[in-house]
Amino acid sequence: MSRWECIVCGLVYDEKEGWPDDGIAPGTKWEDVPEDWLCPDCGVGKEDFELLEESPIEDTPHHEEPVVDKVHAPVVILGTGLAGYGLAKEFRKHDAETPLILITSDDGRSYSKPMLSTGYTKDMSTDDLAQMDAGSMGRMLKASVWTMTKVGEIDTANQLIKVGDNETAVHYSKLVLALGADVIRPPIEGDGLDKVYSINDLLDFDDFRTAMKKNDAKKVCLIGGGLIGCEYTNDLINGGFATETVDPLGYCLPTLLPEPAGKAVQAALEEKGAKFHFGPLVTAVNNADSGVKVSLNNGETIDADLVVSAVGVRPRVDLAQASGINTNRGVVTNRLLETSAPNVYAMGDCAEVNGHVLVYVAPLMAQARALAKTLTGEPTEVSYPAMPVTIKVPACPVTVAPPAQGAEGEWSFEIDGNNVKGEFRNAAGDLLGFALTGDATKQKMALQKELPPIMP
Ligand SMILES: Cc1cc2nc3c(=O)[nH]c(=O)nc-3n(C[C@H](O)[C@H](O)[C@H](O)COP(=O)(O)OP(=O)(O)OC[C@H]3O[C@@H](n4cnc5c(N)ncnc54)[C@H](O)[C@@H]3O)c2cc1C
Repeated sequence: MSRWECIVCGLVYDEKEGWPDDGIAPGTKWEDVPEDWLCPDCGVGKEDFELLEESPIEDTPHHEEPVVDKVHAPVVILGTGLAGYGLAKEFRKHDAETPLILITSDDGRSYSKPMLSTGYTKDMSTDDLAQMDAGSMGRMLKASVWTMTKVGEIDTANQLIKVGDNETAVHYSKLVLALGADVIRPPIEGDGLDKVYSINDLLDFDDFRTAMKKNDAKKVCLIGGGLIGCEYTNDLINGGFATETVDPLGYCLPTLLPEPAGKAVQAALEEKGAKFHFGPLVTAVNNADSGVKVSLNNGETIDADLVVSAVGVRPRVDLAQASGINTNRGVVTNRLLETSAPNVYAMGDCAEVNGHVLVYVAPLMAQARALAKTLTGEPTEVSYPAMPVTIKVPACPVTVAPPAQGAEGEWSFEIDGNNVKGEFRNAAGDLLGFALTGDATKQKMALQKELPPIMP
């Protein structure tokens, strides 16, 4: 099976999927697609499609010749997540020519990270989730994408980075750190730690899915009942697995939701069969005759086949720190996304922008649009409107716009079963945040209009 790409708009025809909307059945070979078929997106004919080689996923580093001419040095983006690729797409809208290099320590496939926690619900494999490989992304972006390549050092004075073995040096005119966030690993003991998975990227997802099959897993213990933990709990239940979720706080999504809303999510998931242990910490994971035994600090144990750890993420700041760039909770930037080093910028999950660390998609897209302009000669500060977060718990949909830290006000609630409308208002009656579950999520648009921007 091969894939063909429209050279005008980038739409991909995949023989495996066909184009059922136009009556072309899955499995239809390209040569059997009617000659008068037109690109559904831009209307060009078959002759404007090119064979897209399915370049194999690279498992060895590949480097190109170092660029040594600093005057004509490329723009370099570190990271090919939604932030790195998102910025590259925006950049190309303003500048089609400047050489662009993207460097990533993974295989460079483009994918939507939020979809990782919907894999069972939507019956999607790793390959289904991967939208394009690094080669196709490079062609689309007119960029060079270096995969499986770790950047070890940034020499900010000479504007160069050292990659891989630290012997390849690349000059940059502008450098963007879009390095994402690392999962936090809770301190857990035991001989079963190789059965504890964190699913924070496509490769993690693939490892986890492989382990689920290999272990013929029926039951998963989740550490963490926050956004990621609850999404995976619901997804595993939808996949037909049993779950037990442990969180030291008192209810679902405790750091994002006020109690009545969190309890509604908990009740809805319990109705679907999820089990929760609120209060204790996981202290050990040990191998058992079959699967693992998970020990809690209240003396209880949980039997499971595998464990998913979902206790949160921390911006990746190591590279910036080691290179003398200011870091705090994230890589510190101003609203132009400039770091403390000249011509070095940061965005996405790794960045702390004007004091805000927001590890969500909407902020990074706002950053990508602003930074693309800045990099192409129109300095543009990033602004954040109100950006409610939708949490993918189909058992009880959730939309939340948490009030800013330290905001003064009070929550009030309308509760009807698992449908909760929570509003956080100040003494003057201004809406500063909201939490909606179940049917109440339909009121998101109306409430969002009332919210103040996060960063005007
Ligand atoms: C399961 C899950 C569900 C989510 N759901 C939602 C949701 O519903 N809504 C929402 O808004 N957000 C959601 N998020 C958060 C959202 O997905 C992230 O905010 C976003 O994807 C971060 O993108 P990023 O590009 O900053 O980081 P990443 O996607 O992590 O990309 C980081 C890149 O940097 C590279 N890299 C790291 N270190 C190096 C190095 N030293 N050298 C070279 N390259 C390096 C990595 O290989 C990678 O390419 C979810 C996250 C998860 C895990």
